[in-house]
Amino acid sequence: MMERFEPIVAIDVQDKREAVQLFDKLSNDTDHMPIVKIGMELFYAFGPGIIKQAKERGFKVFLDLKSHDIPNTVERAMAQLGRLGVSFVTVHAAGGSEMMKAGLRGLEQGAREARNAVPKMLAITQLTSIDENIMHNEQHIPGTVMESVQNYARLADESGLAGVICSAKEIKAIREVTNPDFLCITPGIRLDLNDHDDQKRVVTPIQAAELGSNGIVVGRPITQSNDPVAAYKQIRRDFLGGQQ
Ligand SMILES: O=c1ccn([C@@H]2O[C@H](COP(=O)(O)O)[C@@H](O)[C@H]2O)c(=O)[nH]1
Repeated sequence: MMERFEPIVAIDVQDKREAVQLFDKLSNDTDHMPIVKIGMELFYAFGPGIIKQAKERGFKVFLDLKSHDIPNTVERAMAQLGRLGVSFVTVHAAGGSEMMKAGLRGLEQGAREARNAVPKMLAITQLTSIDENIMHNEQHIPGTVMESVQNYARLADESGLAGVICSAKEIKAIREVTNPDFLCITPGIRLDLNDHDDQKRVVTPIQAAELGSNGIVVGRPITQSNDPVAAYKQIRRDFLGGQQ
């Protein structure tokens, strides 16, 4: 059966107190704990300490730093991340297969040295804030977004990564070219598709489930809601349905 994760809540806030309040609400008031995503905003400000605070409350941590550099640098950076005891890390597939393989080597080495489980490494394909207009006119990549995402997913799979970050709209095309266990983790989730902020390729949690997403990443629809716990519960119900 297809692996499906608890919703991943992007804790994209500037203030440590606000982050910790969200951790507390999401751990105390829910029967099913989400995975929490710590991104550049929180990690650059508060470093590994913020991961510790999440883990102390029992959360699995998705560390989304989207590494993209020369292979040697990414390998050494990933060795550091492997020591943190997180469950997921991210790199940009645009860095190429040599970079992704080096990153994986570093991650495995760091995790082994710290006696941690090896985090799942996921590759960003085309950010969900990119559409064909940006891809053609700014990145100068021809073809469709679907083709570009499919190409990056194939490359990530061939490089040994656990999966990719994509829009749920591209999952069918990705499954045609990747191994059966390859993960498609999908941000760009909105309850109201007319209210999509800077995201370009959006779907609802119900659509993400129907399209075969292994896990949804949701930020503002939860963190900027008047009632983040109620928003989380509805999104979880929509995505996982009867699944426990
Ligand atoms: O292609 C990508 C890759 C990562 N993200 C991240 O997901 C969340 C989405 O936040 P929303 O507030 O729900 O839009 C955010 O942390 C991004 O960094 C993405 O959106 N798209």
